[in-house]
Amino acid sequence: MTEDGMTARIIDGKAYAAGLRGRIGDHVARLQKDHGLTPGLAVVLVGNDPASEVYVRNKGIATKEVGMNSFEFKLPADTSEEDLLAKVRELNADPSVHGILVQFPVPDQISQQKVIDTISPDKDVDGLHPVNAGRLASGLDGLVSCTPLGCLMLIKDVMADIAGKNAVVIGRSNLVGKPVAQLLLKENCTVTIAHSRTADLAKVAASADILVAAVGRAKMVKGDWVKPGAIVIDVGMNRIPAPEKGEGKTRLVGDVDFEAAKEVAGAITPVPGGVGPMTIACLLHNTLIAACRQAGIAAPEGL
Ligand SMILES: Nc1nc2c(c(=O)[nH]1)N[C@@H](CN(C=O)c1ccc(C(=O)N[C@@H](CCC(=O)O)C(=O)O)cc1)CN2
Ligand SMILES: [Mg+2]
Repeated sequence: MTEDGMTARIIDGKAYAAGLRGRIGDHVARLQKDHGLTPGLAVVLVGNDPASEVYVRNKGIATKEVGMNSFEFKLPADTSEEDLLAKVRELNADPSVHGILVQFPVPDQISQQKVIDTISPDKDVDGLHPVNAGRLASGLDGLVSCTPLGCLMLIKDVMADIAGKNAVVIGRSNLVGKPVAQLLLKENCTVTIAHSRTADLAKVAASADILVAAVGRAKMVKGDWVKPGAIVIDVGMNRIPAPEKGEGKTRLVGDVDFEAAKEVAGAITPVPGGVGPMTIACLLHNTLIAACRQAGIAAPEGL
């Protein structure tokens, strides 16, 4: 609850992402004017998963909107691992490509980890390569994965200085949980990483000034798991049946019971419209940073 006893501030990730894309667009225009450099992002989609097709299309549109070059590659669902890795190596060597992203999930015959390992760490705008994970853990400049970076930006928009706060991250994936925890540690939070084997998870969660839920289980975090006034960041994107919308229809919910938690939290992200839109904006952010570094130009800070 906010100080005046009202329900939580609803953190508008869609609006924040739009503002961030605007600032990125300004930097891209300046890069072109001052250095003749146009950042380029290559996105590779294997197969025709409908959700992935939408995300890839949206990435292409957003990339062009900020003035970057977008290179899209659609490979058939039966593409071999070696052929995909060969495509990645070709993009690693292409100087007009500053960022590379292979859309996940990839078909079963392809190892996601091998794909991640093959992308040049300097072009790894998803921030998933072990070198970038290591750089983050070591406090070195690297590329930070997009969803965690988006979470941190939203948290810092609510509270600029979070040093000394108790942060609890529920979930320990390489994609979200671990990098979010590292980012919060870098901001001098006291960080707990909780997970499915954590004893008395509800009590641990209720100790958090900042609670990040990234478990992938619909509405798992209940209202009484939230400390009054806490910042709650919901990374979950779970499709559940929605018979009220018609037979066979679904709706998207997070890992947090939003209706209950918003009565207790100080600020909370909705699903949809919270963390999700930040992912693509942060991808553009990372492509801009990667392009500057590859060209030996000072990368913008604190966008
Ligand atoms: N290589 C990657 N693959 C995937 C990633 C990723 O970051 N890198 N993330 C997801 C998919 N994704 C981007 O690729 C993505 C997912 C969701 C959203 C988003 O804006 N969600 C909306 C709701 C959308 C809906 O209604 O279905 C929201 O939360 O408001 C953006 C990007 C998996 N693959
Ligand atoms: Mg969201």
